[in-house]
Amino acid sequence: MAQKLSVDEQLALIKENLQETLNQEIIEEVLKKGEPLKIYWGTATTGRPHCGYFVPGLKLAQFLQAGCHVKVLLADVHGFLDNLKAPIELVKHRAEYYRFVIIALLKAVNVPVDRLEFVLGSSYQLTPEYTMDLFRLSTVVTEHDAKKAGAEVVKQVENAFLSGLIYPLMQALDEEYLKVDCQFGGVDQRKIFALAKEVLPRIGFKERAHLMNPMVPGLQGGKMSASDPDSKIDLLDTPDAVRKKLKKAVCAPKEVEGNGVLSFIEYVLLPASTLKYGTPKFVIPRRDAESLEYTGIKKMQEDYAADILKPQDLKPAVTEALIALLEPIQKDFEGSAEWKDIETKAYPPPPPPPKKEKKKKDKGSFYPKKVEAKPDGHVEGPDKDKVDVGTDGGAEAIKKLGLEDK
Ligand SMILES: N[C@@H](Cc1ccc(O)cc1)C(=O)O
Repeated sequence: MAQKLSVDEQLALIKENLQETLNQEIIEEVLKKGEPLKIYWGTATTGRPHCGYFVPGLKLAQFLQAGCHVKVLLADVHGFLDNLKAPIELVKHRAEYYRFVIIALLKAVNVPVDRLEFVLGSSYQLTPEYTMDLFRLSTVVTEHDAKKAGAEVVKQVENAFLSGLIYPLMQALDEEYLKVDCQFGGVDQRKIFALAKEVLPRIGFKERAHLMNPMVPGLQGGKMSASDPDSKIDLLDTPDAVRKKLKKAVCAPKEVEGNGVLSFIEYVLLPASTLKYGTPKFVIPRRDAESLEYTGIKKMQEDYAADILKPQDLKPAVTEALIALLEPIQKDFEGSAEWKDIETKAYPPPPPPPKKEKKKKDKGSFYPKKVEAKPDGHVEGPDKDKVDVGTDGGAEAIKKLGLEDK
């Protein structure tokens, strides 16, 4: 950092674009002491990280800029608990893949990644101490509360598995084990954050602050889902694939609310521009008029609502900005044999579908195939009354039965 920021400046950076903060006084206390705020963000390592990851990524960048000490928890055990039946080895490979992706993604927006600390969940969550603390926590949290806490995060199935109840308890305990002042996540984590705040003191640990970013609509409209390849843009998607997917993006004229394309500018492209050039700036070339230049989302939303800024100009501008954002990530991937190797281990291609045995066509023969005539011509089996006459039209059988015309 070139010059030390004031407490207010730090707080403003930390809270920019966030929806909600719990226990802000904890944050202020630390900052006032002139200490770096210790903060972590956890991600369960399951599906491939997609462009939606730029949103928390940009927040991590701002935390670093505000002088925070930032940890990223690659929550492989949580991935295991929530991905019923995925083997832990696979989930660990995915954690390794996530590490490559997150580093490349942050580098792409000029974040000093050497100041980030990555922690693998299984590196401490399987120790006897952690296990005993988890057991202790399980004696002070009811099934009802654990279930409620995970409702928006843990896969909801009828007849819930115990893993879904353990998950929020572990996420609460992580705050203690990662020795942080604050946990950051999407507002979908709110119920787990509230549980952590309430139950950690019950086993003698202190409560933390919580920072939440809003759920940003996906670029293609609707919720981004890591398991549906068409619902999100993969960080390794080629420019052509990005163009194709963005063409399909929902971007209704004049509609600002829930517009994923505008949200991407607000939560990713503008903060990224601030990080890179010191000021937020986004230029939109237009087909039939002069380019529009914006330095903030407000004016952009107003122009969009007034149909001054139109989808047919907005979409291509965002598409090209996104392709440019992805380029350095993809270059890093191309240049790293290690990353490529871990990608195949983390997301092995699905086995080819079993070959269907070609059914032999039944030519509709009158005579059943499996029934054979005995030497005397009589037939045993399900179809006793039929005689296999072979291919000679029955001559052989007739002969055997002594029925030939004399
Ligand atoms: N619940 C987070 C992952 C997570 C796991 C453990 C934590 O300690 C923190 C976060 C998610 O939905 O991805």
